[in-house]
Amino acid sequence: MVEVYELLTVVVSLIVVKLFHWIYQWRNPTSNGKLPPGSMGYPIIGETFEFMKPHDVLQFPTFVKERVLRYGPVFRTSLFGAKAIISMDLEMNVEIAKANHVPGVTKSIARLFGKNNLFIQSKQSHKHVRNLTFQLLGPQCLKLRMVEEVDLLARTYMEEGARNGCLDVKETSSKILIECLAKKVMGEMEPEAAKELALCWRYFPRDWFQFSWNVPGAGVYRMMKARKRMMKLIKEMVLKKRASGEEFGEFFKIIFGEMEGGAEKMSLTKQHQSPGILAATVKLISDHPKVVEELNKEHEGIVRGKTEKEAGLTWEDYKSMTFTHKVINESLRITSTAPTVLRITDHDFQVGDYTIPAGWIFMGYPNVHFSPKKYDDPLVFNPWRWKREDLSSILSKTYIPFGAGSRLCVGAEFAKLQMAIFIHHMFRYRFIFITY
Ligand code: HEM
Repeated sequence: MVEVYELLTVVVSLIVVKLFHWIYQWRNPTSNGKLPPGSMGYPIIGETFEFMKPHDVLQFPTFVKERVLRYGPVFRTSLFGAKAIISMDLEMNVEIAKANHVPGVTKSIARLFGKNNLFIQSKQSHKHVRNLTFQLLGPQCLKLRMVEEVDLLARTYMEEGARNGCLDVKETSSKILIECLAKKVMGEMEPEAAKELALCWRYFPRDWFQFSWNVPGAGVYRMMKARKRMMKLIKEMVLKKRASGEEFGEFFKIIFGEMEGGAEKMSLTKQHQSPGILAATVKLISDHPKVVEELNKEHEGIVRGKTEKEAGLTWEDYKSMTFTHKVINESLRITSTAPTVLRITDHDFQVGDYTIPAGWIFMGYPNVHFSPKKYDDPLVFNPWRWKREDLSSILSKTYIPFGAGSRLCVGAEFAKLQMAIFIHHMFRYRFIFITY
């Protein structure tokens, strides 16, 4: 009996020692060089709950601001079970963006977009799929086809909203995005199927970081269900179209055929930022009467310039929206309060004094957007600060809302086009903005 008791004591002591050792290692991670300062928080959950505390969308999270004051512009932490480096340092962000290839998504997000997703896979296939995607979203295609399609969708939804007396900006933007892209791939769709696809889209992540727990009630569980439903819908549409000999969209072959992998590999709709940014832009506009006045002038001018009152927008109209482009640039600058460079470092990476170990998530915030040295009164929404020559750029030394390097957003031009056309149609009506 005494022996059993002694054995039990030894086993429990060993477990306790192992546990303490593990906690010690968790709190004091090592690297082949010097790690940035910071705290890893509690085991597994790290500092996730502090990170997730609500904050003003037009400001960096309080969590980040507090730690920058405590540790400086680069610090380490642990979020959603992953070890992470947070950086407010533009040079470091750009260096990592250029040198590191693997996108910084937690397991849940990687799983959500499918393990075969070509945006997450090898460097070679990623490059290939990026080139193909540019055929769909690059300026040439926007000019030839997308202006007309986005214009028609925005016009239709805006008219519907006007008839109902209200319009949900985020939802409408999601619908336009998904319908437009899905149509390019699938060809004409039944309105019900299009509606259902847009509904599934609502469950997709607003943030890149989530816990990977796929249990009922968790966000990931709802996303996985929506993804399954979406894939089922797409597969059903493919089968139906094949059976009836109906035309697919012009990009069906590119997305499905070339990759010989079927629906699992479709990944164009990885990004989910534009609806939120469009809603924030509408709010910023409506809070600034002088901006409203200037936009009114610009869009009235475009409508007045048309010989036929209901004629659609053209690429030339879009390009002529100088002030609208300034508003969009300024809105993207001021709403960039989430990381825009997200990577998992694929090798130990030396930047300045620090070594970022392989496998850590790197989150680069665009602090430069709020630097008084680069922008006068950076917290003020001032579209007039943009010069005509800045307007077509989606990346510069002081402007990185769409990221940088090998993962620079492929939908940037499309997102800007969608925002401009939405704003144009909004100004055909009188409106008030209500937040709820
Ligand atoms: C205002 C709206 C948008 C913003 C602010 C935005 C921003 C970003 C950012 C910050 C990245 C990551 C870049 C990096 O880590 O260096 C990204 C990547 C990406 N975005 Fe966007 N995005 C927007 C709209 C869109 C749209 C509408 C689409 C698709 C139609 C899209 C498709 C993508 C894709 C596929 C990637 C991954 C590119 C790759 O891994 O090579 N984005 N976006």
